[in-house]
Amino acid sequence: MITVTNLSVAYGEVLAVADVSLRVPPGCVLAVSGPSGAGKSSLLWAIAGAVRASSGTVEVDGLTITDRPAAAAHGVVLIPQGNGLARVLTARENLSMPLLADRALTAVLARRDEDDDEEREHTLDTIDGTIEKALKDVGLEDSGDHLVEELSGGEQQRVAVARGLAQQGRAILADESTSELDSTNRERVLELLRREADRGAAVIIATHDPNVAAGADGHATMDEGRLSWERRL
Ligand SMILES: Nc1ncnc2c1ncn2[C@@H]1O[C@H](COP(=O)(O)OP(=O)(O)OP(=O)(O)O)[C@@H](O)[C@H]1O
Repeated sequence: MITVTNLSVAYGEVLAVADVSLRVPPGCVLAVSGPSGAGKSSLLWAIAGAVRASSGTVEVDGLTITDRPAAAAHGVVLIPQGNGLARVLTARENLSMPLLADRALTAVLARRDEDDDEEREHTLDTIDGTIEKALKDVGLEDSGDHLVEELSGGEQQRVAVARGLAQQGRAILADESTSELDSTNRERVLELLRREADRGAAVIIATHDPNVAAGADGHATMDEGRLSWERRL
């Protein structure tokens, strides 16, 4: 469950998110639309712990979100606008980074220097399998070894979605993740985000696309930081 309570986000004088409250239960998809600069990305970033709230709170399944590392470790996945991929790494390497970071953090928290060889092999095999499946899900199973900068804009967007899927989060925040896709791939990505919800994740999609909003369980719009409901969850 994503619970946002009276959240405001300010950048100096600019109030990007103004006293927003919402709840997204597990299994549900919320679409947030609104004009450019309305505050959609800032809302998602605050839920992901990537920008600090100036007031109000964000909670995801019992954890109050205060910073990005803790949110990421708790399974709050952000698929950022503009993809956020490392261009000089391959698609596969981009998918592996958050999974390896999560594994390393888990080991540190457990105060474990290293797994034994067998356990390490098993974990790495599991990560490899997860990555291959996510690439296949977005139709890029043959592009894993391509540098991101060699891929088209739409392919890069699908790599970013695959990276989000591979993390199997409890909250998925997809920021304009279909904006560069043709209709077939847009449908494919929407189905995958729906599958994440069916698995038990709470999903929020920021979008300019009315078709995406229509397919969500609930639809809110933002304007000058304020949120209003077109269709409640
Ligand atoms: N890092 C920042 N520093 C200063 N102002 C910012 C920053 N990020 C966003 N803003 C401002 O906050 C407001 C909300 O921006 P935000 O990116 O959240 O809107 P948006 O609805 O996602 O827009 P778009 O649809 O164009 O992506 C805008 O006025 C923007 O200029």
